[in-house]
Amino acid sequence: MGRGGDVDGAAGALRRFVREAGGCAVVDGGLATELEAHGADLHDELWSASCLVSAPHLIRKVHLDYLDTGANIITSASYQATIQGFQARGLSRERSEALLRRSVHIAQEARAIFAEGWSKGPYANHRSSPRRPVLVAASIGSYGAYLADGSEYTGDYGISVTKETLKSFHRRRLQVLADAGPDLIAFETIPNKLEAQAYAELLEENDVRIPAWFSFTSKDGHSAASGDPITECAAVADACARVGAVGVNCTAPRLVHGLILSIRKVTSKPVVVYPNSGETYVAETKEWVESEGGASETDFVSCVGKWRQAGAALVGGCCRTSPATVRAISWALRESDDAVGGDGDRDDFPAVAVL
Ligand code: MET
Ligand SMILES: [Zn+2]
Repeated sequence: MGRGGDVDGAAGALRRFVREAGGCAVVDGGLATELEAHGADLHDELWSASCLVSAPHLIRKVHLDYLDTGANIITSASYQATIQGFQARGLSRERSEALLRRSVHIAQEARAIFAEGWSKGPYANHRSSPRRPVLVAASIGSYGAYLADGSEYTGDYGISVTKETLKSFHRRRLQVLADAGPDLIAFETIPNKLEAQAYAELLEENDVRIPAWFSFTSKDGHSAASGDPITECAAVADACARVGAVGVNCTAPRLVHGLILSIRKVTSKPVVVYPNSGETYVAETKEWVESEGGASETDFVSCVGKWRQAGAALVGGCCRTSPATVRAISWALRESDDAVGGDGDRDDFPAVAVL
């Protein structure tokens, strides 16, 4: 995996990684949520990306907290970091691109610190932790995330936004992040098929050789947020050899099981799921509010075994989840693997190259 990897083998590379991780890989939890929990004020159009300027040490700490609690994949703080967004704040193009690169380097630094055993969290002394494979994913939030109007949860970009608009918006950002040397590119919170098509074309045109995943948002369990059937969205990911995994994030936990089953109808690529807490985001106030019938974090973790059995290969959390959620997911996966006679105890897994 990583730079220069075999393009046709993106799904194969992810599958191998999942195997090395013990049959199901643990994705980290909400980054922005945890930055806020440490006192960062994210009531800002740049959201978590504002910390790249003001508090890189905090980002590194949050990555370490997720590594300490069992994450195999940590996601960079670039979700809402865009050249256009930084420039609107008066930053130069060079500085904006340096901040994008910094997001990946902070995550890589955290991984190196974790590997050296500097981190003294609850997982640090676990005998499997030095051998735990860890990948750094560069996050690319959707166009809606840049708009900061909540449209990543509606998919409604208006008729003036075409595939070409989306491609030119994301092109340079994707290249800068890919050149920073992450192991994966995580296209997150994709609300419609159009943006998935734009990403797939960009990966080809820019000859990006780092495996990607496409992760959609859904509000109804059948479609992406825009109403495009999730099967059609996942089929776009399936058709792109550079995409190694496909799934959903920042979606209510109660919808995830059905979405996994639908996605698996159209692809045999690994399925990634990292739902939010089930609360709803209100763009006007930039706050999360309780949804009717929303699941609590406890319910969420109790679903992990079911998601695994439905075919999820990478499981984590998104907004309003924490290192405690990731620790619980990690243990729940271990138990469910034992229960279904999966790949067994992670402690028995061979050493891998990443750490
Ligand atoms: N990786 C991003 C984060 O956790 C995803 C946000 S979804 C709105 O901050
Ligand atoms: Zn989220």
